[in-house]
Amino acid sequence: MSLLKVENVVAGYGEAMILNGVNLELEAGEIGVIVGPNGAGKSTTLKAIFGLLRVSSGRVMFDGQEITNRPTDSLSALRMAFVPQEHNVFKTLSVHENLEMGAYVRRDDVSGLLDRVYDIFPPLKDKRRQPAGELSGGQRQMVAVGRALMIDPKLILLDEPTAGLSPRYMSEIFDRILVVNASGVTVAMVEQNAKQALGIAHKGFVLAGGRNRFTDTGAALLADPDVAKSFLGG
Ligand SMILES: Nc1ncnc2c1ncn2[C@@H]1O[C@H](COP(=O)(O)OP(=O)(O)OP(=O)(O)O)[C@@H](O)[C@H]1O
Repeated sequence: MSLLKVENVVAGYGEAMILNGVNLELEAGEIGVIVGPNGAGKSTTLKAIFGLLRVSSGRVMFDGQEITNRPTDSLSALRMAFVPQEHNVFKTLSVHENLEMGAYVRRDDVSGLLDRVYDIFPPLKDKRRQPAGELSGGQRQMVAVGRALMIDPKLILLDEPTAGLSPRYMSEIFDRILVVNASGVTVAMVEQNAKQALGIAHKGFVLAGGRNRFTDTGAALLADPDVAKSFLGG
């Protein structure tokens, strides 16, 4: 049984439909990457899954139940986490306080989860007393992902985690995402850095015009000349 299944989702802002029948499917333990041109509906797809946008038809299944148009806080309780592209840390709070805030839906002891986050992102341990706003862009992204891990998610949705980062930090974030995945978290990620992202993807979804254009393994999409020509810069 798949962990996440998006079936023919149609959704948009007001009257304007942006998604015109999007399909995604991920098994537990996989990394799925959504790529495509600007305005294809990649971020909108994550928002539709996470209840931030009304789905007008189609459905979203997660971990054996239908979650279409469920409120976001109920999805956290089902262990789905979302890291938006921007404004994803509290800049004036320390790294440690940011991580503690991430656990707001949990009432039990979160020290094990904190240890796991510091193991995955060692630079955060050194900087845990520092305000998140003073960190580099790459380290701020680590805080944002770390904060999402504090609900112990089965699935984490990442919206362009490497946006605006230097190549060095980009590679580091992709490496860390592999470690997050290896710790048992399924990942669904939108990326502009399509080649690198498909390079770590079990499954890739190329969207254009709010529809799936190509769906395959990351490796197969990278090797497909039609995908390369139209969507990966040749
Ligand atoms: N809050 C909003 N209100 C109205 N339209 C929006 C809103 N957010 C996005 N859109 C529109 O929805 C379309 C798809 O946006 P989306 O952010 O999903 O694209 P994307 O594939 O993630 O591309 P990008 O890389 O440019 O973010 C765009 O035409 C965008 O202008």
